[in-house]
Amino acid sequence: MIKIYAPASIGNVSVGFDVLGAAVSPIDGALLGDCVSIQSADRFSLSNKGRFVSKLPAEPKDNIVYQCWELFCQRLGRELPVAMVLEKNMPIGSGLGSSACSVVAGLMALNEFCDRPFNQTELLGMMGELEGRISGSVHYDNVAPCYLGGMQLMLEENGIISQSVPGFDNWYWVMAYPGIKVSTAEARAILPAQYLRQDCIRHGRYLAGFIHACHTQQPELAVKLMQDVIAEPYRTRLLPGFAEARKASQDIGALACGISGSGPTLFAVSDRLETAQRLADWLAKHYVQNDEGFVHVCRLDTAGARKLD
Ligand SMILES: Nc1ncnc2c1ncn2[C@@H]1O[C@H](COP(=O)(O)OP(=O)(O)OP(=O)(O)O)[C@@H](O)[C@H]1O
Ligand SMILES: N[C@@H](CCO)C(=O)O
Repeated sequence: MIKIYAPASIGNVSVGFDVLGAAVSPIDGALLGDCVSIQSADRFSLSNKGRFVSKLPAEPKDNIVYQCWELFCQRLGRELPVAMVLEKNMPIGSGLGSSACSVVAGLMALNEFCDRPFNQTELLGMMGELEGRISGSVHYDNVAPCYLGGMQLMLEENGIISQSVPGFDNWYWVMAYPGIKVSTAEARAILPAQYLRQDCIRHGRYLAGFIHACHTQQPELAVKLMQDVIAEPYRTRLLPGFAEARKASQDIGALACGISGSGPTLFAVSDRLETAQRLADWLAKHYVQNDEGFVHVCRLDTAGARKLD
């Protein structure tokens, strides 16, 4: 049997709408992500378990892991008789790249099971296609970091989908999921169709500057540039308590704070464990709304999706 774990990810990282993403893992060793196991069988089956199993679509064929199997078989040119099990540990509509976790774990499990008939780029292309079915348009900023690890910049040119960007090794990423759902498709639909020229210029400066700051390892510059003029100003109204939590995070000493993906998860960055812990405590008390919510102090997950023993 092969079992694949695929980690949570932060789409956009504030500054790179649809083109920048980061994989994260809790520092306490908890597995914040989905797992898919696969073994040979007489015929195809998919079963589901895990904390958020009840939130999966009622129709089995609507489960994105079923669609992973279907697409993989289509591309392979034959039907694979395998038994797959999805461990749905990630809340759906959380901003933590929940569907990406399932897609990445599902496709990687299939590819490993078949001794890797598809290379990394081909597999990532399939991951983007499936993610696009869910949110309405192809964007790789969750699947790429989830699959490849670290911080990933989408290039989509010259046969390259994504390349990694160096992060800051001493940064903690505090992830606070309030326990409510925000649909990615809806959070995309409320964005303007057109932007002012001044916002386009600021967006270009922030993203280019942030990538430059990462490559030249200038953390103070990087945090100043982690600003979102594309989505956050419009999405804040979908996120109860976000503005207050952002302000409190800044007061506590966060270097940066933003919406993870399309929300409602909030991320806050600190280079000190003690501050990260204080941020986590405040967010657990004030941003989390119910028993399904949680807060984790994380680091960048540089390994990405991987086999578990
Ligand atoms: N295995 C799966 N995991 C997650 N969502 C799934 C899965 N299979 C099907 N879906 C459907 O995909 C949609 C996912 O919604 P959405 O993109 O808003 O969530 P998400 O992937 O958690 O978002 P985000 O990327 O912000 O974390 C839901 O309609 C859900 O029912
Ligand atoms: N870039 C996507 C990420 C969704 O998780 C968005 O913000 O809509």
